[in-house]
Amino acid sequence: MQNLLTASQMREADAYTIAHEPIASIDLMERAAHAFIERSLALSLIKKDQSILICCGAGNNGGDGLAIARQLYEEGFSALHIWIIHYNERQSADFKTNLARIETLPISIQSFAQEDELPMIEQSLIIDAMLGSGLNKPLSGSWLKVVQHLNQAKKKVIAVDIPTGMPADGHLMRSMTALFAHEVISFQRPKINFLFPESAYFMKRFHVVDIGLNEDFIARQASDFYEITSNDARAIYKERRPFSHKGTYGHSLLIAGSEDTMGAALLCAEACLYTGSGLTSACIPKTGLTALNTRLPEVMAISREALFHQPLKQYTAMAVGPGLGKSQEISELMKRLLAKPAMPMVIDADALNVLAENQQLFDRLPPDSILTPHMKEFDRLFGEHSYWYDRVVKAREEAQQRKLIIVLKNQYTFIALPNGRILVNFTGNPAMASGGMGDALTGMLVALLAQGYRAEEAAILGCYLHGKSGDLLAETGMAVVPANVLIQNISKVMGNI
Ligand SMILES: NC(=O)C1=CN([C@@H]2O[C@H](COP(=O)(O)OP(=O)(O)OC[C@H]3O[C@@H](n4cnc5c(N)ncnc54)[C@H](O)[C@@H]3O)[C@@H](O)[C@H]2O)[C@@H](O)CC1
Ligand SMILES: Nc1ncnc2c1ncn2[C@@H]1O[C@H](COP(=O)(O)OP(=O)(O)O)[C@@H](O)[C@H]1O
Ligand SMILES: [K+]
Repeated sequence: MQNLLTASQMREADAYTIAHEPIASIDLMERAAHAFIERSLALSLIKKDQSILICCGAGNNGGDGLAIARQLYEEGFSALHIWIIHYNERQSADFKTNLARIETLPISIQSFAQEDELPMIEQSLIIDAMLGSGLNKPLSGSWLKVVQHLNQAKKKVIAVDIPTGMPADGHLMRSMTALFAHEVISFQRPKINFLFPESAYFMKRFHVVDIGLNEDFIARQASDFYEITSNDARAIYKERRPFSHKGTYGHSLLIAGSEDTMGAALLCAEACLYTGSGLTSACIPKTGLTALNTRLPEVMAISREALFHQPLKQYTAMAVGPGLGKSQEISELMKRLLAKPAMPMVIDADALNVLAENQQLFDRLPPDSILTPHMKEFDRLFGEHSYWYDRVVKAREEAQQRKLIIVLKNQYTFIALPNGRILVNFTGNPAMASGGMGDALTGMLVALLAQGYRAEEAAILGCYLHGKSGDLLAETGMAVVPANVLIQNISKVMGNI
């Protein structure tokens, strides 16, 4: 697990590294510039014969820009042009050093003061090194104008560390102006704001490069956000054991589907199967029986009427919600289920809506139950939110107070834990943005609970595997990954973990 830092913590990490390691601040900047170029080349974002405009401020982000320009020149890039935006009086020491280093080279440099008119942009690519994580207020005045001028040029932009004008943490508002970056190469850790959907107003993609800041110091910083890594998933995952049998891996009960949305129950059950539940039973409407038996012969069916006429304790874990629909009958069913719940639970979709309308049921959820709302379901449960940042903070509060695990789904899914931590899942991609994906996730989570993973482990591993399965399929060239295709891939992803 890697903690994510705020901009001010990152500055402290920078200062600590310089104070405690044999590296000077100017050399750290040199390393950052090198890492920026190395990654840009590896991703084919820049080419030697390309005309490149490097826009620099006069702080350390600008210093990075100058170091990048000089190193590109040394690499044989010949069509480089530099703008120095001199709107702020202060120049950082490392900016000054880099300016002195580049002034002797045959690279054209233009400086702009507040009142200077900005020329047309002829270059095909802009490297944005004007303002970085030092931003302390929204852009205004001349800064706003330069960014608008660059945006209007509609050139491809690669931002150094963060797009100029975009705050690294805190509220992201559409009304803020920043230089829109197609790619961002960020240092050491992603900025927290990259993870919220509102970041799409300011940037398309980000990449993170290691610049060798002191990781021990970073690890000691208190953080609200932790990135789930492949190592975390690997550490949690347990291989199937010798002599194990279906009884070893638990019995999942799914309560899902309605006449019109039986597909949700099928996807959930299929994902449960492929994630390794020893036995899977689906409580579905009678109308869905033929579909279930035809498509998933491994899964057992129970009618809604029979559910409470049998001992629920034969099941190890339960998922309720996918495709249930909204009706009085479903509300009643939820109330009965939660009368004396005795097993780990995943609550999704329509079951979340029942909770939203019957908030007293929250108190009956067993501790560590996993709730898997998407944004709209979340707001129905806990109130409207205008900003994702606030929504995530609310998820943390609710998870802590109610001792639940809240899996707030999105491109970066936020897993809020009862201990107040927010874990962020980085796997997954837009090819997965289609109906049924959440049903698949629910099936995966209940399967992991049934196999004896603790709820926190199930949430981490389930989200990781779900996204990873989608990522590997997207990497094969699939522009769209339907849920049922993703599901078929899960067991392979687990096998290769
Ligand atoms: N670990 C790190 O933190 C490292 C940081 N480096 C670079 O340093 C950058 C941060 O540098 P700085 O702290 O010098 O800050 P910036 O270069 O981002 O900003 C410089 C100046 O802009 C001013 N400013 C902030 N918001 C403004 C606004 N809205 N309008 C007008 N002026 C505004 C600030 O007062 C500051 O003087 C990072 O983004 C990164 O590029 C790298 O050199 C290497 C290591
Ligand atoms: N752009 C994306 N990147 C990564 N994951 C995505 C993306 N779009 C959707 N997903 C994942 O797909 C699932 C969608 O869940 P949900 O909206 O409940 O779907 P449904 O109700 O159709 O089953 C979530 O787990 C989400 O993280
Ligand atoms: K920048």
